[in-house]
Amino acid sequence: MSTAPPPSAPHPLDGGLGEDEAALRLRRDGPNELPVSRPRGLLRLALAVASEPMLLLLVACGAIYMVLGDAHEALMLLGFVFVVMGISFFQQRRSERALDALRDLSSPQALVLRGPTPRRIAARELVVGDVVLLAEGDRVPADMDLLEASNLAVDESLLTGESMPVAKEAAASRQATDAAKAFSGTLVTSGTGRGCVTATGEHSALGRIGKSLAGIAADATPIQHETRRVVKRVAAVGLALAGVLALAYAITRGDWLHGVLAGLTLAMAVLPEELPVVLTLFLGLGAWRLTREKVLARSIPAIERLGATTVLCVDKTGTLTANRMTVRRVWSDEAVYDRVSSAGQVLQEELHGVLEYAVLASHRRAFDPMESAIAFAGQRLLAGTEHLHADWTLVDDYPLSPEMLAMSRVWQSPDRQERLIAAKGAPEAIVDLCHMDADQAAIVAAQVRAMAQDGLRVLGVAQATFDAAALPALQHDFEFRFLGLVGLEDPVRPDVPDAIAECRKAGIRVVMMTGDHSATALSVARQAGLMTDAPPITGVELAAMSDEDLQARLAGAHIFSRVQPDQKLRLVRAFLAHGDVVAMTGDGVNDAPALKAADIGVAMGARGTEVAREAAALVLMNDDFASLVTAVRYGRRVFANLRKAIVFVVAAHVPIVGLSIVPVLLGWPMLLMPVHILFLQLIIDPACSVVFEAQPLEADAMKTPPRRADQRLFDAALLVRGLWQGIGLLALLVAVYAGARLQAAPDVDGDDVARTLTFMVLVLSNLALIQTNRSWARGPRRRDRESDRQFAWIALGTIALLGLVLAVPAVGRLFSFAPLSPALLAAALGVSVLSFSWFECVKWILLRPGAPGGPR
Ligand SMILES: Nc1ncnc2c1ncn2[C@@H]1O[C@H](COP(=O)(O)OP(=O)(O)OP(=O)(O)O)[C@@H](O)[C@H]1O
Ligand SMILES: [Cu+]
Repeated sequence: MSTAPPPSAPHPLDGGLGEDEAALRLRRDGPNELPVSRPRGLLRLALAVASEPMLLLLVACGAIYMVLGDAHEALMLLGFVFVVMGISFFQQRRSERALDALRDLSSPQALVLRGPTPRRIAARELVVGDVVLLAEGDRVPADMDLLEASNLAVDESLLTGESMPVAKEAAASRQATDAAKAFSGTLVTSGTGRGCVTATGEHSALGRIGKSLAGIAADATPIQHETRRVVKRVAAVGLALAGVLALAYAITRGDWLHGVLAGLTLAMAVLPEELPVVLTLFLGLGAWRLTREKVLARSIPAIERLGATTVLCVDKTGTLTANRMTVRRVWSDEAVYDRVSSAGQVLQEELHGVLEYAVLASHRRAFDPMESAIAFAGQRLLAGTEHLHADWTLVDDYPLSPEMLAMSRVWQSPDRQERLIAAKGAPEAIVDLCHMDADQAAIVAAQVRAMAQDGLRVLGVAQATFDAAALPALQHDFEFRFLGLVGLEDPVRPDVPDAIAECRKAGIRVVMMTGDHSATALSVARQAGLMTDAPPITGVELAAMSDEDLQARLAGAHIFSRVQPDQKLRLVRAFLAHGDVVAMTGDGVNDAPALKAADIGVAMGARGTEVAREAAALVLMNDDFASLVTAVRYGRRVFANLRKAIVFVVAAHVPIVGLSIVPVLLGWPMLLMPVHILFLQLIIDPACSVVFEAQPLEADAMKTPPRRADQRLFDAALLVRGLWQGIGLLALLVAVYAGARLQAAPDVDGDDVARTLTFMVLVLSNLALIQTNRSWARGPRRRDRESDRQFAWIALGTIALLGLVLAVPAVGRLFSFAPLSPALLAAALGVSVLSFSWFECVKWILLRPGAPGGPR
């Protein structure tokens, strides 16, 4: 493939390509993406399947049957090999599909001009010649020549290794230098720009060096590590037991082949085959369920940590509030205008200048809702006056920075010599720029407090003129004159108070971290239902605190105001050091480090920057705080259901392991053969875990505090619960087997009848075991359509399979079964009901307050 760039397009100055032309080019040049290497071929899958221990055990058993001359059994086991492979394949495909879907949802976007208004499209659809808008926090989606750049700086470390942002400017001529180009994959750290795409996909600078951006991580989660450890240990113990059993059999009965077979059967019974499967399935399906709630999980480990969240750090604008700003009040020391109380009146003459300069200090094509609101108010309240200046040209601008919360724009009017500078920003910053005396500053501060207490976000507005040719480097070097204040209203989202109340009941602390003024923060906090007993801690106070002081203040603090992004990082670290599990929302470029540091970084899908989304583990696709609480609920549910499934797995294994050992010890004929264990282990049990996955959260689960961060998935409580249920069932089954053998006529197939009866009870009890463990709560189980239906299907399927084995003699022979009389069938049913009562008893006993293995 040639690396020469495709024929370059003329640079359209605006408008960009038409849709038809773009579609044509997309077909010609291919999508704007790098080929991903996915070594997931059949070979790999086959290898993965072939190395599964269950398969090896199967093959070994098959070989022994061959040697024994039982071709039927050998063939049947071979059949099961395909079942195992089929299940593996199906599982892998299912989880990969889920991951692919998540990848698609989190793929990068680009703001492109194809027609009069910018449109957001998937970056993979970009073509050469497209005109793309860039803003702070974007990943540059393709190589492009810059047509326009304003304070644009780009982090090119991905390409060059150089971590300092590089300043960019618009191309002066067609021969663009690197300073007038933006490269695919680099990061816009500040400013805005407009570029014309020159190369996409493999032709881009990024494509040529063959790097690709990290996608969704499918890393193993801590729980998966824990599970692997447990499975390994159990398998080791199982193998040792199997060896001992084989030896015992061989020595006591002098039959080596059957001894090894008994050992292998036990190994199969012990192997917790379904655990890893259950885990992958639960986490993967958990992520999938979350997407239906408009929450995208970019990292699977986040799903399991969500339920343990103890502290939720939220920003204010757009998370707690709707980010729908309107100008509510305009103030100068001569007049006040209030949108509500002055409704219907015209804006007083004294306030015209304030609004005029607020508009001049905003971008013409505003991205920021605050600036849109100011522009809108200007259009409405200044219409027909001489204060709107469509004919002025922008000379330069000074952006907002963490050190100076104000921005200025420098304008040239066609009929004036000197340039006019408009500034707006945090009132403190504007007062500072205006070099006010103390009395004046106090008057302004009092007014700011009054407006902020009404929940308004307050901006100061100032004006300056400038004659000299060269503009100064700092905003401070202008002679600013204070004009007045603008108060913006941003309503609290209607569902936020309920969501926060739910967090409180669930023992989760909600902490607000905002760049806004303390009084505004406090007022919004009150409306949202946050704890407001302690005064906010400001960024300035924070900077003066040592880490120890901070730890001491942390417990009582719920609002942090005027904090800078790096202070958010410090706060997150402080909570983590305190032992909290921290979820944090953020949307700006500067939030990325804190989002990464938090246990669960949360970005907004629509409002957040690309960078924030990349750094986050969760993306709220509808920007809705309430769905974050939903996500926490799902996190708790996944963990709770995993524990239920594990208890079931433990309880289901005890009887099959026991029934593999007991007959050998007592000198009885072997009860369970490999085929019986496979029937349970490979078909019934995995299907059953699907039911647990779909269980709804217990009614009171969001009214109890989060689980401890260090709580293990497998703990003594689970073991106790599972063992009690399992041992009871085992005792019952041994009694059934012994009784049936005693009862049966000592002739031909008395053993087979006993085996049939015992197996039937075992299978039915497995169903009872599920029904019991579906809910561990006091009182009747919550009805839930989805899991009820699934349980019904699986119970029907199981009973049908059982019926097949019992009723069709050819199949029955493979299981060494004999037909059961109606009386015995009824007896089997009766005993199964008995085992169900036992499971329920265990559940009630464990519900006692303080009992080990209680619901949590
Ligand atoms: N476009 C702007 N023009 C002027 N001043 C601004 C602008 N954007 C922000 N500011 C000032 O900077 C302050 C901090 O803004 P910033 O956007 O950093 O807050 P934030 O941390 O995102 O707040 P929140 O927690 O409410 O989302 C604002 O209170 C405001 O005074
Ligand atoms: Cu006027």
